[in-house]
Amino acid sequence: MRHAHTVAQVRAAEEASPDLASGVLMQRAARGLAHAVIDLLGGAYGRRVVLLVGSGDNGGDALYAGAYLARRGALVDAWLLSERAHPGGLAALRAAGGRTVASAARADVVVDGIVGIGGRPGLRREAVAACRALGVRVGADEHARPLVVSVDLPSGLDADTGRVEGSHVMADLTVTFGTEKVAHLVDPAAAACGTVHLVDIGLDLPAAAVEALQQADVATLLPVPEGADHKYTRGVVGVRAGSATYPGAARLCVAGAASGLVGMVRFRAVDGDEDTARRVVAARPEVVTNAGRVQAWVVGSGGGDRAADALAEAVGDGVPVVVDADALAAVDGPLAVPAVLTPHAGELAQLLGMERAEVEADQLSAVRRAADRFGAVVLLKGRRTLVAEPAGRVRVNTTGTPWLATAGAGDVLAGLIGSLLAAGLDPFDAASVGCWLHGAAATAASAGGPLTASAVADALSAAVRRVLPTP
Ligand SMILES: NC(=O)C1=CN([C@@H]2O[C@H](COP(=O)(O)OP(=O)(O)OC[C@H]3O[C@@H](n4cnc5c(N)ncnc54)[C@H](OP(=O)(O)O)[C@@H]3O)[C@@H](O)[C@H]2O)[C@@H](O)CC1
Ligand SMILES: [K+]
Repeated sequence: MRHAHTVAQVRAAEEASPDLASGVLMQRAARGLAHAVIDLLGGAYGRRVVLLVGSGDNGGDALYAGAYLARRGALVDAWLLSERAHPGGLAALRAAGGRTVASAARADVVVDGIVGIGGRPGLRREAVAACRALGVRVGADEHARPLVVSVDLPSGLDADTGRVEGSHVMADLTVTFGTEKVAHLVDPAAAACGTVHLVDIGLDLPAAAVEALQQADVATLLPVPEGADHKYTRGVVGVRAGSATYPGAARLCVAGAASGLVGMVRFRAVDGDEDTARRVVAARPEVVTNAGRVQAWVVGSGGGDRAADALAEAVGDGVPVVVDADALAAVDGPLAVPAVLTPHAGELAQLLGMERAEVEADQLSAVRRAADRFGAVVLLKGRRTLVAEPAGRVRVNTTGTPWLATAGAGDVLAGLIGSLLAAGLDPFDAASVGCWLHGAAATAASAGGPLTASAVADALSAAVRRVLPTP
């Protein structure tokens, strides 16, 4: 599991550490930072390193790391952006042969120690000027020249929210300490961090504010059949998706549900269209279309306003429900059953009565607000899909590829989450495991190239297999 803590949690853990006062925490941080820079550059000797140094301990980390690199033969210049700079770090850099400069033009790597978790969002004028002089990106529209390594987090980001306010550094690599921060996992801030490398400095931390499942976590959570299981004990998922107008949505949602994680899939079109059902069975003969018990429903796209009736019928069965696409418009308050709502930013904006741009700018608070208001697990789709539950836990999904932004991918995801619910996972686990597997399947199927929703569905079983221990 990856964990992200808030600044207040990190500060409390630092205060409680016996190694804070002696400066040992900072030495661990600086050494980890220096090693990450050496790994990135493939060595230290002869490399040109420019440190951008602000007034706090973030700059101190950069200066101590610079001293370490200088001792290994790097040419290290520190550009001090404030009249104050960490005195111990500065002395160490000078003793190691590093210099202070008031301008710089060329670097193999720029180490961004302008500001860390003690900063306010945005960059000051002199920091922007220094970044521009070195070719460091401070927005999305410029081309970086040197590699940029940010200390703890790209300067100018807000550590705790995932929001972006004002200018900020765009990093290739972010080296953080003790634990990740919310900005490392949650978009749009996470998109500015590049690769995130965590250095353990020995902090004792409480439960995380935000977490991200890793393969080992998914392996533990996956429902695996045992000897005495039969198709009914493994769970039956019911799919209400597609219609005479949108038969494709039915096929894709069923394909997501029928990845082999449940014993059976029952299907009915949102509008009850028999022809859609015949086509689904023609494509997947294992799907049944007669009425019967299910352990979870998926009510999804197709059918427009008929989706409201389909949702009411599903809720009437008293089993957990995945509410996707057209069915989301029928949700105006908490449902009578455990539910997973799967909106994209536009749909979440409608659910909350906000603008889409507001949701995209502050994804974490929007998804938390929706989970609280609807008393349900809410999954906000995006590059970094967020899953929130009413009690406050949040997971971020880190699998997937930009090629996954394709029509029908959401239908596959809804079906997959429904199958995990029917197999017995609770809504929070079903939603977060579902989007992890969906992203992993997409990455494998894409192999760096174009992708269709059908290809994602076809790759699901193999994605599940890769997670399971080898028999
Ligand atoms: N404690 C420990 O043991 C460890 C700490 N660690 C490290 O310490 C870092 C936190 O250090 P910190 O608390 O000194 O805050 P930090 O982020 O360096 O700067 C705050 C100062 O910057 C200024 N400033 C504010 N906003 C600004 C802006 N937008 N743009 C520019 N400047 C701005 C403002 O000062 P001002 O200039 O306004 O007087 C403020 O006082 C943390 O991220 C990690 O790297 C690691 O070594 C692990 C062990
Ligand atoms: K920084």
